Parts: sequence; C-alpha cells; structure tokens
Amino acid sequence: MNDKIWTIGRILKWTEQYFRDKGIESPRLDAEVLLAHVLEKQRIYLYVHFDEPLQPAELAAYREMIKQRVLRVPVAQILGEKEFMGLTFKVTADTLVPRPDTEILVQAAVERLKAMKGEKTATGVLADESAAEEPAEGQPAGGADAEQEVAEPLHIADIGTGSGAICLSVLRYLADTVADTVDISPAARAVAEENAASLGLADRVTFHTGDLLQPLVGMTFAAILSNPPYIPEADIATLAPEVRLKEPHTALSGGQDGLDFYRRLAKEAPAMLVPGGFMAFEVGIHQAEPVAALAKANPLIARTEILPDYAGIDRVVVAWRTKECQ
Ligand SMILES: C[S@@+](CC[C@H](N)C(=O)[O-])C[C@H]1O[C@@H](n2cnc3c(N)ncnc32)[C@H](O)[C@@H]1O
Repeated sequence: MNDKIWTIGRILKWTEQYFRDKGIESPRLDAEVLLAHVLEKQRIYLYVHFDEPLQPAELAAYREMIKQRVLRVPVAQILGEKEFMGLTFKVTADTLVPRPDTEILVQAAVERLKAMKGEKTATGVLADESAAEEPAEGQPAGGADAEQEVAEPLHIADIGTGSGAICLSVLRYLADTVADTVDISPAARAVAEENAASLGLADRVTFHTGDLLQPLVGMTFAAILSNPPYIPEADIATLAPEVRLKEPHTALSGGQDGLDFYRRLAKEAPAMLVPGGFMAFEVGIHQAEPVAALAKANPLIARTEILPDYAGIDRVVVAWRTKECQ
C-alpha cells in the first residue's frame, strides 16, 4: 500500500486483488466484511461511501486484518465472532467456527422438542422465545401449554459443544429447556460459557469438560445432540488451509473413517435418553446411512430419520428411543 489517500472504494479494490493473488477463495466478500467491521458499519455502507477516506487508525486496524487473512486465519476468527441462527457467537482458535449446515441440526432439534412438548411448530420459522413477555407473578407463561412447560423443563445434552452454538441456539429458541454440555477442550468450554453469558442463558446450561458422555453418566435427556468431529483422518490434508491449519484438530478428526465418535455415541447415548427421546447428529457427506445403521444396531433405537441440508446433502441423522421403558 502506498501513501496516496485510501478511500473505501480504493482500498476495497486493492484488497480484493491482493487477496485474489494470495489465493483467498472469496476475496471481495472478505475484504468487505473485514472493512465493514473496522468501520463498525453494515457492508451496504461501503457501497454508498466509496469516496470516504479512511482515518489512520482505521487503516492500521484494517492492515492488521489483511495480514492475518493472508496467513489464512478464517474471517470469523479475525473478527472474533460468527453469526449462527441469528445470534452472535464468540469464536477463537480453540473453537470450530459454527457452520450454516449445523443450523439444520438445531432446527430439527427445536421442531422435535416442541412436538414432544405437544406444541405446534410454525412453518419452519423459529421464534426467539427469549423475547417472549415475562409472565405476571404467579401466572404460567405462554397460555394453555404453559403449566406443562413450567412443570417439566426439557433437558438436553450437547456433546462436543465447541462455541456452544447448537445448545445455546436451542435454548434461545425453545423456552423452558435446560442443557448440559460436554467438550474435551477446556478452552472451548470457556468460550461456550462466555457465549452463554452474553446470550443471557448462563442459568439454563451446565458446562462440563470431559470425554463424550462420561461427565453425564447417571443423567437422562429428552435429546442428545452432537456435531462431533467427523472428517476421516486422511481427508484432513485436503481441507482448505483455513480449516486444516487454523481450526482445532480435535474438532475435525473423526478417526480413520470419520465414524469413531458416532460408534461411541450410538452405543452409549440411547441408554441416556428418556423413553421416546431422540439423539440427533450432524454427519459428513456419505455418512448418513452408516451412522443411521450404527444407531439402529442399538436395540433401544426404534427408528431413524435422515434430513438433508439446503444443498440436498444428507446432513442430520435423528434416532428415536423406544417409548417403552426397557
Ligand atoms: C465439529 S466440532 C463442533 C463444535 C460445535 N458443536 C459446532 O457445531 O460448531 C466438535 C467438538 O467436539 C469436541 N471434542 C472432540 N473430541 C471430544 C471428546 N472426546 N469428548 C468431547 N468433546 C470432544 C471438540 O473440542 C470440538 O469442540
């Protein structure tokens, strides 16, 4: 960058080309997102202020971000946050950046949990129940279904919680639900705890550090949710540098065939579901059928569902526990 005046339009053009030369996959978008963040504006602001010069402090901050981006630090890690399910989650190098595909798992879980409560789900559109009016003192919340809700909060678990994106979104969109989460990484747990606090959900979730279901032994849940590491070990070398080099390896590797965590969850989780409860897992490409088969191999599982993502790829496996106590 030379010392000519750097306007928004000029620096965006320069950065786009620089990122392209460095092999960044979405050069223009990344340039805009980072600059909008520095300026504390929406991206649309940039388009109607191309001639506005940047202040020296803004330019310095943007330069630092450009340097990080060409080192392949993901945009979300540079910004320190990622939007997921309409909520803002803190992310760091210790947490997987929540992906849009994972919203399928959250939506599936919320719809099924609502149905378990006997509530009607809207047409796929989730309402932010945390915004619901507080009930008057001594009155149940939410009308006819409320007494049941107040009496019996649904208890869910999120295994491999990372930033907490799955569990905290479910809690946010489903009132009167409580959760326990587990992650092997204490650093990820700390981030998830911060997110719970910033989303006003800290009193509804208990965080554990440990190995899969081990910290939860003795508890039962209406639903056990997980987006476990599922990349086959050999495929990790083929991932984009942003993922391969900058996201935690413990969040990625699912062992030789990618199915290690599903094997353990399919064996251990059903016994920790209430009768009629379900487990729901995000899966990688071509993993849905094998994961459903692993679930069905457990005699406590009555039936499974496979749900596609927006691209038509099978992305979520839901497995229902029998309704009878066994
Ligand atoms: C694919 S990431 C998912 C993170 C988050 N749930 C999401 O969807 O964005 C998998 C997470 O599982 C955690 N993990 C890996 N091995 C684990 C284990 N044995 N027990 C518990 N958590 C584990 C990782 O630290 C990571 O946070």
